Amino acid sequence: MERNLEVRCDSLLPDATETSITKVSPHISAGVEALIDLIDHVLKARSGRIYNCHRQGNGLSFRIEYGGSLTELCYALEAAQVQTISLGRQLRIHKDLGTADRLNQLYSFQERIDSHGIGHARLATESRVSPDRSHPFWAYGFSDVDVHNGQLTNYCKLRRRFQHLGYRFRTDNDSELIAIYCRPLPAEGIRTVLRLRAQSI
Ligand SMILES: NC(=O)CC[C@H](N)C(=O)O
Repeated sequence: MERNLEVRCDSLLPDATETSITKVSPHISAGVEALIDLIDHVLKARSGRIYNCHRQGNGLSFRIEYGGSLTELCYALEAAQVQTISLGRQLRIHKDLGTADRLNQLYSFQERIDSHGIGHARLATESRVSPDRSHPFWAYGFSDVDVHNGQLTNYCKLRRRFQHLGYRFRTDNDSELIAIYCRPLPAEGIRTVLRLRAQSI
């Protein structure tokens, strides 16, 4: 099954803020190659493969063939210090820091031929400003993502409860909890979110 995979790996791909993406330094090329090899290795071990790949801002964007568990693939990448930004058939997520103009330069959004695009600028309340703490959030392997305005005041309590149930959190941002919370109850959709809202007040 064909899927899109967007990843970041800060140890192999340094932030493009300092180095113009037009003049690719040998360091960045080596990082790109190493990251492609790593993902190729992880996929092949699970009967998957890479169709194509290109640099997208501070990350890499892949078209892959993979029919296994999405959660399992994300965990395997995480173990190799690779952060999965999105993995799916239609949705692509990009997370980064900067103004709309700078991100457009980095990711060439204007050149995209997609049906819809949504941008979100975060005003941080709960955790520090970094690409991985940007919205939207999603739980590995689940098909919906969440964007949230507000503050979950009982975040720590709910987070501990979910961790006891075996769920893994990737950040310390309260909004990630919504993605994890909705995950086991996809059919309930909005009702689940309303219940969460009621509990947070
Ligand atoms: N501005 C907001 O609504 C913040 C949302 C969320 N608490 C965050 O810190 O990302």
